[in-house]
Amino acid sequence: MTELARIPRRVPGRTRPTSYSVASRKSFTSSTLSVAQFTDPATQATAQRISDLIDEDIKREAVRRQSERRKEVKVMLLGQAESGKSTLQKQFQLYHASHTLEVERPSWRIVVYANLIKAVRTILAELDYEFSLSLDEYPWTSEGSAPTDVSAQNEILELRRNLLPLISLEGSLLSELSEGISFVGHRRGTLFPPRKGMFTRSGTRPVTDLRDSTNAIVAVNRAAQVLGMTVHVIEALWRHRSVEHMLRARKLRLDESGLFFLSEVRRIAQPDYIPSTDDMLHVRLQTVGVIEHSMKVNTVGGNYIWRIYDVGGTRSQRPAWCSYFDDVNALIFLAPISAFDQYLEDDPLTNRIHDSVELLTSICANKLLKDAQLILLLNKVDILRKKLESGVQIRQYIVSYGNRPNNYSTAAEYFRTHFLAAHKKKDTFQRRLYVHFTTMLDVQATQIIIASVEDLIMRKHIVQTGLM
Ligand SMILES: Nc1nc2c(ncn2[C@@H]2O[C@H](COP(=O)(O)OP(=O)(O)OP(=O)(O)O)[C@@H](O)[C@H]2O)c(=O)[nH]1
Ligand SMILES: [Mg+2]
Repeated sequence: MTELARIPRRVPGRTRPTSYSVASRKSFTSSTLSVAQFTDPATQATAQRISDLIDEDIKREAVRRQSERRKEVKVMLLGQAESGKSTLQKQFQLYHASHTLEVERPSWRIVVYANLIKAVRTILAELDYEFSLSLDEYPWTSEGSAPTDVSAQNEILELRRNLLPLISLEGSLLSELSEGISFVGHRRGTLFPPRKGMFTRSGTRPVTDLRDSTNAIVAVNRAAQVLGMTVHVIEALWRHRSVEHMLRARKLRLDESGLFFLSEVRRIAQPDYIPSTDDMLHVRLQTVGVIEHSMKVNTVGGNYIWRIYDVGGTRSQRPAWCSYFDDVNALIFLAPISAFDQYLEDDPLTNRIHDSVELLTSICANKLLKDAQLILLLNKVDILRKKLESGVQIRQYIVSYGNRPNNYSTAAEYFRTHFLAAHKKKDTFQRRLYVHFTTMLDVQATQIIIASVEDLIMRKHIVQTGLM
């Protein structure tokens, strides 16, 4: 079975009540139990009573459903893979249900360890490639000669030998994260397939499922132990002149999460390590499927249940999104504008900005979503700033950028205009598109944006439901 085939068409527990639906009532009265078809007055009276009871039930059900809808807000987080949807979901959780994040904290260790080991493995693989280049092939730079001499190679060989016990644990951590089934190796992320209990109303957190798994506990404890023994080796690798050269001169880029965890390895390797909020926001765990997270939101007009849908963003998963488009109040679309020099993992010819624009326009044109509010978050602003400061030229990747200055303010305005223009062209429902620049790892700034976005969504929701 393919991954997509396993994605439920609808969220269990979210289907409309069917016992006395209008559709079933119609068929009931017209064919089975039309009161007029009984000639005996006593039977007719009984049939009339039953029919009246059904009518009352239908009315009650409609009122119940309407008041439920008044108190429910459905929000979808959309965007390409690695745009920051799950990170935003955690920020929502932090804002409204920080106690649940507290409970989850220890469970995130497994992902932190897996991300860290993957970063180490990636560095070693890149060094392999580096050392395999002949002198003619080596990209000589103004930085001077490459430290790929025999002594550097021998030092790396020794570090690698010492790191093997740690690297060999990656498989068992990943297997626990994917429940040992259908794990698909992925270059950039840890793959997380849908599992039982993910689609719950209570907003069950996937990693917390692992709390009671003996195998997961064993794998995490083993990783913690080996990490404690190898932390100095990781640091030596990270500081090694060949690695330093590779990152600087060849501008090799590791995952953002990998870089962060490598720089924090000493803290992470402590025996009593518990992930900090920052760590939980930095982890990379690829979502597969659609995950519903529910939280109570106390806002203008009382208490509401917010149902936030976090989706997997790879191309192959996008067709599954539309099963969830019914009754959506708002869409929060994330576009990582730092990705102007990157291409899709599952389509290496498509620039990631181009993909984001196309995806947004197809969502704007979707009739099922015509009543949904649209919010666009131009995300990963921190990385965009760093890239521009280090001299990466936008026009090399996006020709239409032309000769504009390669600085942050010009680039940010260019991307904003670009997305707004695409929306204006395709949104036949003439909705307003609300735009914010975000760095999803910045808690304080993101919480301010969440408050403003919520206010916007709630105001429209109250107006809409007031008219119902
Ligand atoms: N530096 C930086 N990193 C970010 C930002 N937003 C998200 N990230 C990181 O980017 C990586 C991917 O973020 P996710 O939230 O997992 O992305 P996603 O959209 O859920 O991806 P899929 O589940 O594959 O669709 C994670 O390691 C995040 O910590 C940001 O604004 N700045
Ligand atoms: Mg995700």
